[in-house]
Amino acid sequence: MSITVRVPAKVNVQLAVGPARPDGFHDLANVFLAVSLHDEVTATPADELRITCSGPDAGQVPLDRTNLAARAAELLAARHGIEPRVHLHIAKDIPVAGGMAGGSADGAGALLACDALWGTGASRAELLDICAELGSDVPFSLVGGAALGTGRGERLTELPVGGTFHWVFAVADGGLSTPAVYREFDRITPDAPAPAASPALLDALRTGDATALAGALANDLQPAALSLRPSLAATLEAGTRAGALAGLVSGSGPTTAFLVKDPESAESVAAALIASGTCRTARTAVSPAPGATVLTA
Ligand SMILES: C[C@](O)(CO)[C@H](O)COP(=O)(O)OP(=O)(O)OC[C@H]1O[C@@H](n2ccc(N)nc2=O)[C@H](O)[C@@H]1O
Ligand SMILES: Nc1ncnc2c1ncn2[C@@H]1O[C@H](COP(=O)(O)OP(=O)(O)OP(=O)(O)O)[C@@H](O)[C@H]1O
Repeated sequence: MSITVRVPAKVNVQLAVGPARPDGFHDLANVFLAVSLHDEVTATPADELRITCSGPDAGQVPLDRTNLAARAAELLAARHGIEPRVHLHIAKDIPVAGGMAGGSADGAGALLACDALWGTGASRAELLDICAELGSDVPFSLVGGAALGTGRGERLTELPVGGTFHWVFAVADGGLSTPAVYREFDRITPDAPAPAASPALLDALRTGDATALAGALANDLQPAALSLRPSLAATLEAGTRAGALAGLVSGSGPTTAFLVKDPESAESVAAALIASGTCRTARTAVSPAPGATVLTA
């Protein structure tokens, strides 16, 4: 028997970042939105923990115990006093090291798949607790939809979304290291104020108003990502010139996200981005998308 779980990528429609804390993390007001690019994690009984991965970027994914899917299986097994005897296959469609929480998605997916396969019956609270141990973005991969993340982003309050938003994601060549982007933020932002969610942005989400959301998109990590990867400015310009309502760096980058008004605009902006030569490829998606979901039982 196998269990397959489908997990969405995310875009941060607001990422407000405070100063570095004593533990090295940053307090955030992190408004997550799940988007319809997905990884699928399939758990199958095996003699020992094994990870495989397929998809165009599979070569960049670690297959050892550092993979967040492996860590999720180990943490769940340890809590329940069992051995993590499972083969986890990741069908990867989320850009790797792209600021779209691909590794986090696989962690949340593996956790849900192993819980179903092993019948561990972990409560939602226990699953969220393990997710937070795996990484700051992982709880949101489990929950999906839209949510405000506070603390280091792991403490979630679900948010209402009043419509469908259309996106284009420009995938860059190569990744950016999340810790390096936060370090660059610290270097160029010596007096970061305490982070707070924007009421205008939360209103735009609640009413499903794409134009209002476009005006409120904000990512405090964008100057740091641009400083480390100046070529992203040309991608942002190409997307907005092609008719996007607005563009921003997704999380720690280097993927750039463009909010567009409808599916037709998504297709034309994606084509223009590819033609501009300022990105490796462009993908269209909608939001919100559901969180980690078991597909087969
Ligand atoms: C940029 C975002 O993707 C926005 O959602 C997240 O803040 C990053 O979340 P993540 O990849 O799950 O990050 P973690 O695995 O928890 O932490 C990786 C590293 O990112 C930095 N980090 C992460 C989250 C946070 N609130 N402050 C940080 O400074 C730290 O250097 C940390 O060592
Ligand atoms: N299952 C996984 N899939 C992809 N990368 C993984 C995975 N597990 C661990 N990693 C490691 O994590 C690094 C970051 O990959 P990931 O795709 O999660 O980045 P990201 O989307 O920028 O993350 P975030 O948006 O949460 O900061 C990779 O370079 C890789 O070494």
